[in-house]
Amino acid sequence: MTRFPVFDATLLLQLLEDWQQSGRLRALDLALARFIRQQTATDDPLLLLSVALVSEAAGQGHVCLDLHTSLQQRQQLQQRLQPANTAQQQRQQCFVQWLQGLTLEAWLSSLSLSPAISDCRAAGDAWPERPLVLSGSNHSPLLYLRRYHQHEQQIQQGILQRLQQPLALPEAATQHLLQALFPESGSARLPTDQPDWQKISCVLAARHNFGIITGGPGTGKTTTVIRLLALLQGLQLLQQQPLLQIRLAAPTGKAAARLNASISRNVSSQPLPAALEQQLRAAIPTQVTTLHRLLGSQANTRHFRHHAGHPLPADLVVVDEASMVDVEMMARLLDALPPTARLILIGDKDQLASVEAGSVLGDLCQDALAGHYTADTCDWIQRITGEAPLDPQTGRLLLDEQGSAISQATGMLRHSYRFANHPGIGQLAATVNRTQPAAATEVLQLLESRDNLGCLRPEKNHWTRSFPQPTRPLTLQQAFHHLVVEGYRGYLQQLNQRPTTGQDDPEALQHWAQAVFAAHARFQLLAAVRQGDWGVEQLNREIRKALVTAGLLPAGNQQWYAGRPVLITRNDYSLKLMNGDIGICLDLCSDASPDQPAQLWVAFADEQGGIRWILPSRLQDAETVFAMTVHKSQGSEFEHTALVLPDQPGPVLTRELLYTGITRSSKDFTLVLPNPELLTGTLQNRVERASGLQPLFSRPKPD
Ligand SMILES: Nc1ncnc2c1ncn2[C@@H]1O[C@H](COP(=O)(O)OP(=O)(O)OP(=O)(O)O)[C@@H](O)[C@H]1O
Repeated sequence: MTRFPVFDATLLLQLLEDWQQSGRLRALDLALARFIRQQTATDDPLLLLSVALVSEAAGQGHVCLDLHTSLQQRQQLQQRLQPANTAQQQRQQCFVQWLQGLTLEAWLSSLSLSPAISDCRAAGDAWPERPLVLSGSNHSPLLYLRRYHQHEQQIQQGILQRLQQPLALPEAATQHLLQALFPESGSARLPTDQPDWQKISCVLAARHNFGIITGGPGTGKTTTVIRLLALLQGLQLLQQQPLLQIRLAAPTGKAAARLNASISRNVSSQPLPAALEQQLRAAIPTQVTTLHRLLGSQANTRHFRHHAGHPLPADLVVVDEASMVDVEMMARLLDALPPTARLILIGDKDQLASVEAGSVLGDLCQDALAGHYTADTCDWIQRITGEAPLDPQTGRLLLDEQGSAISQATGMLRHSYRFANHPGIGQLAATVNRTQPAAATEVLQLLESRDNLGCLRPEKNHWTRSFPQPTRPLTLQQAFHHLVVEGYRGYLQQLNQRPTTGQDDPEALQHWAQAVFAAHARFQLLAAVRQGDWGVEQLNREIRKALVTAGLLPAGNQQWYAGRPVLITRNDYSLKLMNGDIGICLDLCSDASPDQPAQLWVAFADEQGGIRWILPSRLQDAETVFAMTVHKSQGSEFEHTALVLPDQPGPVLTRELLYTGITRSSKDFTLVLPNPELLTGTLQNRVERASGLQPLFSRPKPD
């Protein structure tokens, strides 16, 4: 008796074709399965299914395929296709039966024998180089495309090597510098009964060659980093050592520009030890670059100028908005760092993960909330800072003798200073982000009761207090039009303030463009999805129409027009534009008469706050961005953010998406809910990305 019904590789490939034709599998995934069959002449359907699934998983942001979870969810595979004909139905039945009999052990033993797979669970490092890699444990095996496994290995080695030993900081000098750098410690500026987490996080990151400072919006991540840099440079000065060569970077141009502005502001106002003040102020860099530029991206290749063979000249690299860094970029960064260089990651662990595969910061910060500090770490923190890392709820030490090495170098900031004047946003973000999913009614109640929060839903609109209020009750569609017209009115009116000197006065043009960008940053509409009535594409068309009707944009169907905001969707090295950069099309013609032809240029704000002008015809990968996906908005901040959820359920509706959308706002936030029923599911769904980093960097879990 055969163990499985007759279900061979040919039948499996036909099934994958069925999936692909019905849009349930990418052509790329099917092609890879076919390629592997051709290369290995295999007849094993299990291998080919695994190849298609691991390739599909990578496309969905997973670093690997978690075989145990896939097997637990086998029903989803079995129901993937609604058969359209008898042949499909037979294949499907055969597949269901075959999958029914599959066990994890059988799957593992089949894969471990495959010539396409290196089984690196076997002892020793000398596994053959094959297209796929089997890793993880027997209970929780993980299947990788080889390059993702290599990225994880590089990350693991790069971090663990930096965490091996705590550095021996000179205690008296450190305490002396900390006193000057953290003048508010123990003062009324901190919430009562809470330790100074900024000070604790600062010293934890200073104590190792790798450190993480995580925290929600406005919790003082930038402030803490500046103090950390001042501490480290101060120690160098006090010990008569050369100053550290420090580089600051962020994943996108937008995030780099924001950090640039915030660092420059902060460095000049940061209290510094009097005796070292001048030297220290000069020793903290304020120039922030993108990771691509830092590593020396090269046009049309995945390679960077800096790598292990030609490392980056730096003693310390700080990466802000690290939640946006995918597994490949993190591996490349670690590869390019000299082995002795420090790396500090800054970011909000609760934000959406990177667009590309991986959720590196989230994986590294799994234990951050509960601290998990060993007794040695707790003692050291208390001795150096005079602060105790206490659980805010219980008031007990966040002590754990099993705490992982990374926990000893991770600090989480817990108090937001940003929302002191706009508490609604902080409260809403915290409610959405709670360990227990918040109830939709609680979230709606907050949205509809705070001055700086708003909610538009069928038959009920609550507007944020500072927003122009409609004069009559509006349907959801009308309310949405009111929202976008009033939201975008400010920057579109700024277009009329163009200097009359036109291109003869580049400085005046630059100031004008900066004013347009400043006005543009006051409002941004975000959407959860791209397709559908409430998806980015349809919303962009609709918003343009509404703005034309309101007389704020020129009528017509032309692709380029003054006021068109565009988002760059692919790195363009020749134009020095990065995926995620935002430009605004401006008419530079100084003569406002209608018969003058427009002189359209697209303005981009650079990382230093200057303006670069690019001709529209040179922009190949740019799309209108009146509405932007939440993913693309990461690293940006707007005074008033409005988030539109779709009217249909879908896997993208997660708590992380809602949290990320809310925390893009600095002042006002409005939620647009065409289907309020979806709020409950959105609050309950979590982003789960398979990766091998989680078990490596968390405390051992009891069996
Ligand atoms: N210890 C503190 N005492 C008083 N104000 C503080 C403190 N730390 C930070 N702030 C203020 O809070 C605001 C936010 O700080 P900061 O920009 O450092 O936070 P962040 O976490 O980097 O913010 P973002 O979410 O934008 O990345 C700033 O105005 C800063 O001056």
